[in-house]
Amino acid sequence: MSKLCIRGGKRLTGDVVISGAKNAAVAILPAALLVDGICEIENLPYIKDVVLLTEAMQSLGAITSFEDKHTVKVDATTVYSYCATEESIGKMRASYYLIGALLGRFGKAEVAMPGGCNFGKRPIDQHIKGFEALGANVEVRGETIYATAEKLKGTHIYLDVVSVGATINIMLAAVLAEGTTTIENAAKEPHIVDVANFLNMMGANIKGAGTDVIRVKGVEKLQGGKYSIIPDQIEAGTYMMAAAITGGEVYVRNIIPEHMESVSLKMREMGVEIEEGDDYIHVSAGKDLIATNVKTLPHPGFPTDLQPQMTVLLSTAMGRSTMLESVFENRFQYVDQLNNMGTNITVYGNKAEIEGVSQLQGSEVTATDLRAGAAMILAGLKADGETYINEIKYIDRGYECVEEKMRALGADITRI
Ligand SMILES: CC(=O)N[C@H]1[C@@H](OP(=O)(O)OP(=O)(O)OC[C@H]2O[C@@H](n3ccc(=O)[nH]c3=O)[C@H](O)[C@@H]2O)O[C@H](CO)[C@@H](O)[C@@H]1O
Ligand SMILES: C=C(OP(=O)(O)O)C(=O)O
Repeated sequence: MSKLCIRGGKRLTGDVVISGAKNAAVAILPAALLVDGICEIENLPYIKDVVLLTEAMQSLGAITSFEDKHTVKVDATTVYSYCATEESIGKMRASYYLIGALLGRFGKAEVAMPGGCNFGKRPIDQHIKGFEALGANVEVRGETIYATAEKLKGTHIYLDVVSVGATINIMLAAVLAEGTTTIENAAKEPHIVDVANFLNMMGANIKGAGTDVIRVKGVEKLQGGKYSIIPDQIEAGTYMMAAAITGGEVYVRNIIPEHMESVSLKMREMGVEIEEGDDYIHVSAGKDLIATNVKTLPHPGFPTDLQPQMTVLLSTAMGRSTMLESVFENRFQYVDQLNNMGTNITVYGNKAEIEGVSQLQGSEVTATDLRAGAAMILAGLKADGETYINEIKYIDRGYECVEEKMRALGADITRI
């Protein structure tokens, strides 16, 4: 079993190039199953979730050929199966997009219940509500979701919770449906817009993505084309915080600075200098960090996927900070591991109170999920001595070449 070994205390400096967005890639790949032609998808992040998903698409009959590790051609004309029930696909969250895509394409889908990071209950009732409103019959038996529809018909859907997955899944099922589908209280994350742009490029008619009302006018068919995925907002935020926690100075490149607005504002409040360019952010942190309060929210609020990393950063700011997790019911499972490294975090339900400490100590910790693993890397970079992180399979789900990128900035980090 591999682990990461970090010898802390190095100040990060230099440039880091951000990969394509995980949460856009894992939706755009299944979306390509709706296309009667070949899609060339560029700026794909080379991460475990993408590898798993392309394997699942191959087993459905799609031909996926990698031009290089960031560019794939997906030929979905050869897809013959609507069953994706393997255990491996059920381990990832984004497997739920296979339901919307296969239902849209064949009027039928059998897909393993989605897994993903464990933050307590992660229901898919809003996805099911959307498919049913479009005319599908959906049943969950054991660990499999079965969806069938004679014909999908456009409709009006109000989401009871703002859900990234349900918004995208309903868009996928609606693009080839008859008539217009309106999704109200839709999620507004940059990856929602990216998936809509991808589908529109292939001939769909989606308006309003990025606002809370999305209208999808069904079209008869989609054709192939070329598309480049947006940069990963969460990977970018992680490196911004890595620079700050080490008192470093880093150019975070190949990003869309507007996507980082909530993160940049909070880091500025903490006394970090943030300068934005067209496609980069320069982070400079030399002074003591200032405590502040953060609440996670759907976009454009502070992203929950940066909550653990921000909690570590706040742990090194003088004074008392709070972190309120308002998206997931249980996303503080990593805190005991961090407290073993010297942080002083107390969790009350979905709120963490963070007393700043002046130093962290290296320790052996275990990643409890993807972003918790990233938070442990940040803690290790700051800590005195050696930190060993176990269960790095979670980190590999969503960070491309994390140790190479960190090493290029001067971190002492190795995979052993
Ligand atoms: C693959 C992917 O893109 N994962 C992201 C996606 O997850 P995911 O799509 O699972 O997250 P959602 O936006 O759907 O979840 C938001 C909240 O709504 C609840 N909910 C969701 C659906 C539903 O049918 N019923 C329901 O109650 C969830 O339990 C959660 O409390 O968005 C999250 C919020 O930005 C991110 O943390 C994940 O990285
Ligand atoms: C929660 C995450 O991923 P997933 O929804 O795929 O588990 C994440 O990317 O932080």
